[in-house]
Amino acid sequence: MRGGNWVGVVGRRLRKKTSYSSVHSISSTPTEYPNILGPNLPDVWTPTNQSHRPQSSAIFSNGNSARIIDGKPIAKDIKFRIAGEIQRMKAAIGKSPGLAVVLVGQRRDSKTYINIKLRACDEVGIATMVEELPESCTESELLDVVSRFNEEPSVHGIIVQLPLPQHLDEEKIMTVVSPEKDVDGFHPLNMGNLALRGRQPFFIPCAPKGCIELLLRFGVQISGKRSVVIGRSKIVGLPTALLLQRHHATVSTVHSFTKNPEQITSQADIVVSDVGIPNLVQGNWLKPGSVVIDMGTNLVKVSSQNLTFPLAKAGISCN
Ligand SMILES: NC(=O)C1=CN([C@@H]2O[C@H](COP(=O)(O)OP(=O)(O)OC[C@H]3O[C@@H](n4cnc5c(N)ncnc54)[C@H](OP(=O)(O)O)[C@@H]3O)[C@@H](O)[C@H]2O)C=CC1
Ligand SMILES: Nc1nc(=O)c2c([nH]1)NC[C@@H]1CN(c3ccc(C(=O)N[C@@H](CCC(=O)O)C(=O)O)cc3)C=[N+]21
Repeated sequence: MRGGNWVGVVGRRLRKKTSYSSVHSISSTPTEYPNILGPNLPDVWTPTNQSHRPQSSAIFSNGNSARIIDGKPIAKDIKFRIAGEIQRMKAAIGKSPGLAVVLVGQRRDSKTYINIKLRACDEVGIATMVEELPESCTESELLDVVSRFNEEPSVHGIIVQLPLPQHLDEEKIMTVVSPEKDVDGFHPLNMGNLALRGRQPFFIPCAPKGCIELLLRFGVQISGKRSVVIGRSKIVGLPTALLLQRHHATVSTVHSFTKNPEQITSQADIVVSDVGIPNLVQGNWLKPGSVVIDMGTNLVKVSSQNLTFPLAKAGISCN
């Protein structure tokens, strides 16, 4: 079982068992949804139709309740829309997008993440290629591969899988990926443009973009709300905070040097946990009615019937 990407609206005690609609269909009119956040990032957002928000409820052992958004139907809908756009592109100009992934070394987790991306590309019709380099490769060998993909017209997006081995300068390599092909959004030009009002990055890091998309589709008002992002990495924490700010939230960032994080999070309307520590955020860190998104995943060992097996567990405990 895998956890993470958990979203909930934390409520007070459950009065009686309540059922929430979980109706969602990929055949519903796509134009009813806000645009998938891209370069056309809206500065002002209009709530979507309530009936399209897939929800279920959870009751915790202490009697607290939360409404839970299942992101999977939303992901399905987004893939459905992208597949349709790619089909139209093929029909109109005879071309389809291509993604190149560069993997240095043999990390099992990196291979798993890459396989998830390749499978998603297959599903929607994006061509993929993977360039594998040995752990011992030199910086100039890696830069050559990236430069070749920068020049290759059939490659429209480049991912250099992180983390890289220690002897390679990650920041330098990020700046060599062409900003127009930087689908991770890690190039300083893209990250900088995300941070600057009125500017538009070519790409926004995907997990933060997905987080905002979930909030928008769930009808959560962001503008003017107090939000706390736990974590500040370039992959998730920092771009999430920047995106929330672009949507006019008042944003605080909690990191490993933050004192009294529970006090800060307990004032927030929206809490996004971008840290891979299980159960870091406890129920008493959250104000009733707050919206919580957990993007963290981590492998933990769980004993059950004398078996121990790895489980990806979310970083938020509501007990
Ligand atoms: N759902 C998705 O699509 C994605 C999920 N993830 C997941 O998100 C999690 C974080 O990943 P990533 O950002 O790459 O990890 P990093 O290790 O790069 O960053 C972790 C962040 O958490 C902060 N942090 C660490 N300990 C604490 C603490 N006790 N209290 C508050 N803040 C703390 C760190 O602070 P400091 O800066 O001070 O060190 C840092 O900013 C992981 O579980 C990862 O698997 C990542 C990418 C995509
Ligand atoms: N260049 C680069 N870009 C990255 O975006 C990048 C990276 N390097 N290195 C590693 C981190 C980590 N990361 C995660 C992605 C998904 C989940 C995740 O939780 N995915 C869900 C959904 C999986 C699915 O869609 O099937 C799950 O596993 O349940 C976690 C972590 C990305 N990273």
